[in-house]
Amino acid sequence: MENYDIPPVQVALDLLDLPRAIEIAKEAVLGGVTWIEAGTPLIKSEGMNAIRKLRENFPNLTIVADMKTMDAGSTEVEMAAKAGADVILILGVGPDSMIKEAVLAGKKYGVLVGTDLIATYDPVERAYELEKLGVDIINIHVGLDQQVLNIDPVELVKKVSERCKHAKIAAAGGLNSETAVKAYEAGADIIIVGGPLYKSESPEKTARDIITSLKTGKPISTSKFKKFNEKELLDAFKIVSTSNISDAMHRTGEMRGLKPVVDFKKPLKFAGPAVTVRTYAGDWSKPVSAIDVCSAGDVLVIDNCGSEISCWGGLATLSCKTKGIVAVIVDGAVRDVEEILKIGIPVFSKSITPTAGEPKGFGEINSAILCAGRTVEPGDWIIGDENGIIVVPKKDAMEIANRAIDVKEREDRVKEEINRGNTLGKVIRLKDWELKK
Ligand SMILES: O=C([C@H](O)CO)[C@H](O)[C@H](O)COP(=O)(O)O
Repeated sequence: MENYDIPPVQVALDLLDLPRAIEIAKEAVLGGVTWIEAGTPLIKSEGMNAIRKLRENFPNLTIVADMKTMDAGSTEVEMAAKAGADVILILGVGPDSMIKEAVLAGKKYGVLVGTDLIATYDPVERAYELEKLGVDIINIHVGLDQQVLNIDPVELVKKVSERCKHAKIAAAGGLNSETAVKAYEAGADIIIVGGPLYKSESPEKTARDIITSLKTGKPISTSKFKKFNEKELLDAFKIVSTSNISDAMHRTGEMRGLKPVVDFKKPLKFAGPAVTVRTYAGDWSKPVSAIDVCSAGDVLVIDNCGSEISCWGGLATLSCKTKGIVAVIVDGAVRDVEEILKIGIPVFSKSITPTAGEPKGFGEINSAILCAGRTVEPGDWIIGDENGIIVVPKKDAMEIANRAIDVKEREDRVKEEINRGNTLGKVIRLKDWELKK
């Protein structure tokens, strides 16, 4: 293994397909990465062959096997060591008897054993215990399913590096050219980067940026590979399409059966928290009153029981412009299409009719409603574009936004590979990953 004046950067290849992983690793190596990790998904997909092939392709670099071992410590360390790994990562949350066996096997086969602190109850104390059990590396790891909740590892890196004096400290989870240097300053000896490298259109450039940031001590700002917090939801939802969000929500969330009253010559994209209205066939009183309850940036969502009598029209849409409302969704009918198109606020409805109802005043504003097949609570996020409309529950909005961005970033890399002369079926090895039952 090499000597460094900055911590080694380890590319975590969390992909399913070995040829793609090797290609991405080669590009990352051109940018200065020196540790190559067979990520757990790659190991589960390709087995120990992933490690053998990485060793073959990168004979002089450090090969890491992220085994996430929980049991059979000695056997799993032996397997990975014999396949060519220099460093084997196991789970720190596992039993001490497993850790001891893994450490002994590591010494026997001349490899380093690292423990991942993911899901440990008291990570700082467990790190100290693991160090006493003889592990070589402690990995402070915020996993992929934790990062979407906007957790980052830096604070914990600091605490663990103060507590542990012998083991090397690795940091993983959401590190990029902006944050890697913070992890280094907090005490990390090894910087692990997955997504920002394997999702990059240019892993070489991304790796170079990360390494430059470590060398200069200055973060390099990036618009990609970031996680968004509760206050940044609008920015986050504007980056992604409703298709990305649908994938992130496992195909739930879509409103069904609505037709847009929009000018398709202009790009269509809106996102905002819902103000909800429930009323009855053609009764337009509560929908119109709700306009005054809205703040700028809101989306007005109206449950008119799928009525074919209009509860919405041009004057109401114009009032939305005054208030800064970004879209109106009606489970019912609307009218004055020409005016709506001229005003330019997207309106979606089940049907269009010239016939309006009466302002009777039945219903409620800002209660839970059912609209186009989806329950909508006040404050839920409504996102719309040319593909349709998605409802994201308020309580899950940050997680879904971050997951949708991950979907988009993965697609960006696939797009890059197609643009290099490939096809989708080949890039994602479609035949292998069809459902087999
Ligand atoms: O170890 C990882 C995860 O458990 C999947 O195997 C990741 O490599 C690690 O979280 C780093 O990922 P990024 O946040 O994408 O850099």
